[in-house]
Amino acid sequence: MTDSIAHQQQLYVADGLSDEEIAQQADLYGPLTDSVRELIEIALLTEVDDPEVRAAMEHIESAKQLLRKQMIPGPYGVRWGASGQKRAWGNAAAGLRNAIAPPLVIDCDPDGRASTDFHLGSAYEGPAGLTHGGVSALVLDQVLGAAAEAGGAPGMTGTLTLRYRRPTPLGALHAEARIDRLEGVKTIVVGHLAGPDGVCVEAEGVFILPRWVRDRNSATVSDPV
Ligand SMILES: CCCCC/C=C\C/C=C\C/C=C\C/C=C\CCCC(=O)SCCNC(=O)CCNC(=O)[C@H](O)C(C)(C)COP(=O)(O)OP(=O)(O)OC[C@H]1O[C@@H](n2cnc3c(N)ncnc32)[C@H](O)[C@@H]1OP(=O)(O)O
Repeated sequence: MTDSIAHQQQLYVADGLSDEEIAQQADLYGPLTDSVRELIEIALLTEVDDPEVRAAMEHIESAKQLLRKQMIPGPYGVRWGASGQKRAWGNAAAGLRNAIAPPLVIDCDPDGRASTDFHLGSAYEGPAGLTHGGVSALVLDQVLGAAAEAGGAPGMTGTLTLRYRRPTPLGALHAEARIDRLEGVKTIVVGHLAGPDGVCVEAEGVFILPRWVRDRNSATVSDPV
């Protein structure tokens, strides 16, 4: 096994937290993340002058010092609590603790569907006033991956194919995906990202459970008890 695979495995952790403990953490760190997300937008758009900018930077520096006192070594990884509740709180698209994430709150259906209504502010701009194409890819990767997982056929993204049909505005958006078919170890998922005027980006993704997970799963099934 390579070091890289061993490192990935260590970041999938069953930490046994109760649902109550998870809710407490979400109540504590969720608003912190929201506040930092707001700060990103304000820092991008503010037009205050030198003294206010310097004063604000001092406040931010104090906040950084407070928060830095106790930290996980990072990255956050993916964790499961005692009831099986999954926390991918560091996820760049949907992580509850990641201020870079829009964040996406994705509704999943066990028949292999996923959808989300979300909002992209000024921090996600690419072309003037429009969503950055890489951000659209981020969103679609996540929503297509969630559909694969919801349908019981999860995987890492092997290939993601996008067609940008019309410019994607900033603001209120919708994305959805469904499993199209299974081909051996590959899950093929299709979906799109839409704005108020209709579909902006179409996507097809091939999701593959990595070989190390497949090997582990088949070993578990065939191991003598
Ligand atoms: C407690 C443990 C839990 C473990 C969970 C593990 C994984 C996570 C699983 C699910 C995640 C759930 C939700 C995800 C949510 C959001 C989505 C975000 C997704 C991402 O942000 S993810 C980051 C970007 N992603 C990568 O960083 C991938 C890097 N890459 C690799 O990790 C490998 O490359 C991999 C795994 C892709 C394949 O590796 P492998 O060794 O399993 O592949 P192998 O050779 O066995 O091929 C088997 C069959 O796939 C075909 N095939 C191979 N590669 C292909 C490709 N690229 N495209 C199309 N088809 C491909 C072959 O042609 C063959 O096809 P055929 O069977 O028809 O011959």
